[in-house]
Amino acid sequence: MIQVKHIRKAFNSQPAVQNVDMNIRQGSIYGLIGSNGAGKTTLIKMLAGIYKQDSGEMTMDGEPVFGNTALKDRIFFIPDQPYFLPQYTTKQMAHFYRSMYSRWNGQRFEKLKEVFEIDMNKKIHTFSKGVQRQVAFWLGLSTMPDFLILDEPMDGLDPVVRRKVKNLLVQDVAEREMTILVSSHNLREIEDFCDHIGILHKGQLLLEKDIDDLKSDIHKVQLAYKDGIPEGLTEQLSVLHSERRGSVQVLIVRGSEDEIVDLIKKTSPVIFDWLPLTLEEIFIYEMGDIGYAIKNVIV
Ligand SMILES: Nc1ncnc2c1ncn2[C@@H]1O[C@H](COP(=O)(O)OP(=O)(O)OP(=O)(O)O)[C@@H](O)[C@H]1O
Repeated sequence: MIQVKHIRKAFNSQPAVQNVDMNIRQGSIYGLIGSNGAGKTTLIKMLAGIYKQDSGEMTMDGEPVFGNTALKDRIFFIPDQPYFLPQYTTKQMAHFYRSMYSRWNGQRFEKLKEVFEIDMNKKIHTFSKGVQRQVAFWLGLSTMPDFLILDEPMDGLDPVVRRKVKNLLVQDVAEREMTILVSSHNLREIEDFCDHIGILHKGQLLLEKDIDDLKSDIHKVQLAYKDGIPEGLTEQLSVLHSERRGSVQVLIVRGSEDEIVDLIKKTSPVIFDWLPLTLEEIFIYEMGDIGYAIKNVIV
């Protein structure tokens, strides 16, 4: 469990992160979304034990993070630009991590070699950015972390590798309840594998949501009637947004799926379709005015 209470960090008296509270359950994948300069890296570096907060509390399984060597053994951090010792090969880095992390798992390292198909005897700096990032995942997952902290992890990875990496991460979460905090400036990039999303804007957490709750409570339907939409229907439904597309009315509606279906079916529409709703749309409609204001943050 990761708990963050009223965290603040400023640089030259300018707050980069302020009043942030977060609760991340064990075995959860938490996506931290924010535009450039929102404070994601600053927050993440505090969680990785690199920066000390100016005020507030930050704990993992009840233990304070900063300066906690025992806890560091259970955390692996992949920054936006992964760091490797100069001139080192993957094999040499593996030796280095084996001496640093008490839970280093040589068998896992060997197994992941088949997944990544990277020559472990080549110097890492000679690899492309995307391959270097894969090396970071390979090494990181071999340390068997309880907490994996990722800053913009999908940058530079092609779609096939992204899928591969996401599968590996989800597998560790399912099998050993690893907790992941992942930052991105792009909601779409990480929405398919996160279970919670937090939106950071100008150093503050605007909202924190459980994705399943969000998806079960907000829906998109398209309807058409012979003689136009029946009077009173939109008042009975909790409509967040309504738009006409030719003869069809598209509604974004809040509420339980069963109740919405019952209500609409009673009005005998000639067209009634349930449309997929992206997380981006949910955030925009759910948050109303704020949603529109921060549209550029979440697309
Ligand atoms: N070492 C530093 N010294 C001074 N200011 C800093 C430092 N690190 C970050 N900042 C400032 O703190 C604010 C938040 O930056 P941060 O890097 O945490 O944002 P971010 O959300 O990770 O952005 P990006 O998506 O561009 O990486 C910015 O205004 C930035 O200029």
